[in-house]
Amino acid sequence: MNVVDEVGFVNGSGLAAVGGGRHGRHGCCDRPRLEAGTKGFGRSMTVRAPRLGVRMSMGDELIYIMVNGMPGGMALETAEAVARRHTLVPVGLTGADVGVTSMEIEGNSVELVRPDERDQALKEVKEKYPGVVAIDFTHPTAVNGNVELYAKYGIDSIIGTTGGDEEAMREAVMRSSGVYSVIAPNMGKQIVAFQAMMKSISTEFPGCLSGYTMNVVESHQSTKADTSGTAKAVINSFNDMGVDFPVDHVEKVRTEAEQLDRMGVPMKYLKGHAYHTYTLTSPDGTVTLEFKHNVRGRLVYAEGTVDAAEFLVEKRALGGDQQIFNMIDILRSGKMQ
Ligand SMILES: NC(=O)C1=CN([C@@H]2O[C@H](COP(=O)(O)OP(=O)(O)OC[C@H]3O[C@@H](n4cnc5c(N)ncnc54)[C@H](OP(=O)(O)O)[C@@H]3O)[C@@H](O)[C@H]2O)C=CC1
Ligand SMILES: O=C(O)C1=N[C@H](C(=O)O)C[C@H](O)C1
Repeated sequence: MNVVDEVGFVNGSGLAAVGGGRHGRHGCCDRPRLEAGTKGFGRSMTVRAPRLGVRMSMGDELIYIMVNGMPGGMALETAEAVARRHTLVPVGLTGADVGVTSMEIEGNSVELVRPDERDQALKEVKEKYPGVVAIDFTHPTAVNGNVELYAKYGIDSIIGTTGGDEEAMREAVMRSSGVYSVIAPNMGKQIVAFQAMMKSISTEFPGCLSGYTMNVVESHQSTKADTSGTAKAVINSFNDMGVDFPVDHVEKVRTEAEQLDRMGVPMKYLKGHAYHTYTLTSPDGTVTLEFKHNVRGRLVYAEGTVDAAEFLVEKRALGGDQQIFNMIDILRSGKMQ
């Protein structure tokens, strides 16, 4: 269902991307242009005011969701999931060097806003889309600044971007009372369950792997800037079980040849995969434990992210004191599909 069309936002604005393409590491083409008579968001695009009370809601009703980080892989996949399930806000934050000005998502046009205009754009999004939830799949260098602005304008957020300063994000959210956020390195239900399992073992049996050595190998698309945030979270649990493993000992596989030949990643998923193997060995070498979680593509994270947005809207409506959640909270709530 094209929910944006149904409400009339995009059609109402008359926004239509024409031509264009990507440049830089996203591939190169002409910049898209807006059709004559349309105006850009954050400058003077006309976006019809939402019908208050119609879309902002809990349960089965639709939520306004802004997706930031397009044309990156995670933001694109998530925007598609949002368009299938809720109302995609026709504006999203992008990087400074991105060569497109808008994206078509399931028939909806989304205007991309660069960092120098993000402050004004977020202010306007908050005014025009009450109850909006922002989803962030951007870059480790961008996410903390974005979180500061979400908090400044009272925008609730789902932060999937890894590699930022999580403590600073938490502080930014906590400074604004009444602002809620989910911050988590992994939104995939089954991977979150694995994380929860490891955390729970570490709590119930602290020191159970005392003296064991560990080897961690993770493979992601070559553009990934940081070490897997999921691996870092799982390693914390192993360390609580008595393993002494510094996060900077994680082996990162980022070259496609090695991903194909050594890791067994199918060609189709070289641009989007997350393979993790943790191997633990007893002090005398007689016992080996191996844990593996391999994800191809990004659908599982995108759907989990939308589950998180629904969870957050419910929490906000209840108005509780807890402002920051992780995906284990959402898994526990039963809200993950
Ligand atoms: N929590 C989870 O479940 C998951 C988290 N992730 C995390 O999400 C993040 C994004 O992943 P992925 O999509 O693969 O990465 P990509 O590099 O494909 O996409 C990131 C996008 O963000 C853009 N960007 C850069 N700076 C800004 C900015 N200031 N504001 C808005 N956008 C910006 C980039 O533009 P440009 O290319 O020009 O730099 C790019 O288009 C990573 O941190 C990754 O680890 C990924 C998968 C699952
Ligand atoms: O960049 C990715 O792709 C992923 N990032 C997250 C992480 O760093 O843990 C989640 C998953 O590994 C995919």
